[in-house]
Amino acid sequence: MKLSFLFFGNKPDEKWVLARQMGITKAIVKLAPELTGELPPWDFKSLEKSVKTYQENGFEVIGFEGDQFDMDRIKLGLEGREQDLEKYRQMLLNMGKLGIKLLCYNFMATGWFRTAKNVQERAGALVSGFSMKDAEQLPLTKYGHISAEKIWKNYAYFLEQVLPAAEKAGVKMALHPDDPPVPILLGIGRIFINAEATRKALSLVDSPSHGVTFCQGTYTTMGEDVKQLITEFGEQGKIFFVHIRDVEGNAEDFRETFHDNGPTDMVEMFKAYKGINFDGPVRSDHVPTMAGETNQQHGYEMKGNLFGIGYMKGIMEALAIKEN
Ligand SMILES: O=C(O)C(=O)C[C@H](O)[C@H](O)CO
Repeated sequence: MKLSFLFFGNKPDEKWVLARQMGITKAIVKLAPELTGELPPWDFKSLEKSVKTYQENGFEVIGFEGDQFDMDRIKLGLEGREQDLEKYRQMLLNMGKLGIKLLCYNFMATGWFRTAKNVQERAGALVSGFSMKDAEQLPLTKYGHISAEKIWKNYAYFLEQVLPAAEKAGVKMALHPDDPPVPILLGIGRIFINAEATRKALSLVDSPSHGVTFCQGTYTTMGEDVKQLITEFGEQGKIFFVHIRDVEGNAEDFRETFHDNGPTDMVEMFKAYKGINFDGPVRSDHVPTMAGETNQQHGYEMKGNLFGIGYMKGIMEALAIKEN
């Protein structure tokens, strides 16, 4: 397994130092313009500059995660999507040129979404939560109602348009499921809400560049048999990236937990990754905000990561899972 860390933007800060101090050298990055103040990575120079900054600070950029520029027109099938798809293909080719082989993407029009950001976990640590009842009280987005059928069509078109470029660039595109996995949110259909939908996505195109981000927490929220899915997708060689976190509850009503304080038997999950000889990147996903932290970037404060990553490293060592 490759232990990695998700960085937002391209400016070195304390998180970069702490990641290195934990022994992490593989960076997954989000380089959207609102984070960097620069052009998105469809611009080669801008990407090259960011990669160099990471190198100078001891990191190899091995992947991207999240929307690197506004993806609404692509996801919602709006006027202008052809220009955006062209930029997306350019971004893939740039990644290939710089040896960045992983792209964790999602097809959530409303992004990963929570109705609460300060739910109490152990000893007052703060986690995020979701309640469908609360979400139903919220206004629609400016796009109004859009059906899940329409999103499926847009997704199929997206794959057809970008996968050839991903193959050419040698980039693995790893689909992140919808978090929360509910069929509709703020009036817009959500499609990757259970394992069946992931199977359908995988069946749309047969390509070595088409696979999944196995976001354990989201599959747990779905109520799926997570261990069985690791084996099923893993044996097909379709797990390109793994996210580790845990949740209490179900898709309509849940809250996050510390890595060691949820219903999942993490040791069993790591045994399953070992069983499929998973040697790709893994990262600690959302973590609780701990004492002394601001909760400004909920899920991504640092003390919870120090705990979560240490916890993951301990399991890996106990199971003799090699870091590569
Ligand atoms: O919602 C989840 O489970 C995620 O891991 C989503 C990530 O937080 C998102 O990609 C970060 O930009």
